Amino acid sequence: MAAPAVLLIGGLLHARKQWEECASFATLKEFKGKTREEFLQELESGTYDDVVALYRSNESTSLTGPFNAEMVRKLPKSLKYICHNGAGYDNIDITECSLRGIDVSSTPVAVNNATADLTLFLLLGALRRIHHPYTAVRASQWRGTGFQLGHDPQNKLLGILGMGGIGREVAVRARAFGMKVQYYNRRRLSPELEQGATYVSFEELLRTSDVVSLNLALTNETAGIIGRKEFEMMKQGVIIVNTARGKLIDEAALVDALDSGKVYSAGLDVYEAEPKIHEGLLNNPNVMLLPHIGTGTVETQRNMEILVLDNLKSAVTKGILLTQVPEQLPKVRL
Ligand SMILES: O=CC(=O)O
Repeated sequence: MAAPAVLLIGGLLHARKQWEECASFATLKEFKGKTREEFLQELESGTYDDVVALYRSNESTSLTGPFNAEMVRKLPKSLKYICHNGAGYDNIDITECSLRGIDVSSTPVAVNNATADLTLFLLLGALRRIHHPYTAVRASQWRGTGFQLGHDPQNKLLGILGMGGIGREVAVRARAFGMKVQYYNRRRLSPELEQGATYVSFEELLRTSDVVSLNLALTNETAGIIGRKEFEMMKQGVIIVNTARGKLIDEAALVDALDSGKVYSAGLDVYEAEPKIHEGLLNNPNVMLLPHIGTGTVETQRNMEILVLDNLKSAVTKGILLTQVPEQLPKVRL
């Protein structure tokens, strides 16, 4: 019997050797095109009709577009596994995959440290309103005009929205900076995982936190979770940090809240319509902006690629994904 085929979509920066080693159990195929049209043509031509598992990533969405319902319906009948590189997988229609009998894995855990590090970087930068002096010194203006003192993290109350792996690592780091930590999550965590963080309602978190950090997944339920109503409930001078997904926040509402002074400053790595950024954020010196680089370290990118390939190998050789997305785990399987 011919070996099953596996498909790589988008490049590999660190684990090319491990990908090539997959030839010991599967025929290797690669999509080398640059557009959704080219990918759809390959699907239609039957090139991938023997593919049982594929590797894709958040980055490769720029080549194929999202794996929305339309795309998932066109995937080969042979396909049983999508091994996705990314902690977030909002560009894959999981419901449609489940209906088609396709299991999907993502890369939790591997992303936690780098994303939490960057969250603290933005949190500290926002507390100091660092953008102004940071850009002034580069423009040979030393501190620039109107330099203002920032704020310390010590004794500030950090509210973490979404206490998964990343949220918990943010808590560890925030505590090291003397912050008190409270969180809201769909479910309360066990005391071992809480590590002293206080579980509060969504509303209490909004009303009482000095800093609100978004560390939750983007789903139909969480899209726009922070909008005008939520900003109104927050403390005057609150700080917002988002390293999760831009669509969790109504960006126009954030701009207005910054302009009115309700929000003192924000540290953002993600945006509603990436790579486009709202003018009101781009032009606001109280906002620290980064271009979605939360997992952008050599070590983390390598670990993510290897985890995807470990999933792919386990799926093809044992029929088991190692880090299947929670929506598809037995309790909630559609
Ligand atoms: O945004 C990064 C990821 O989802 O891994």
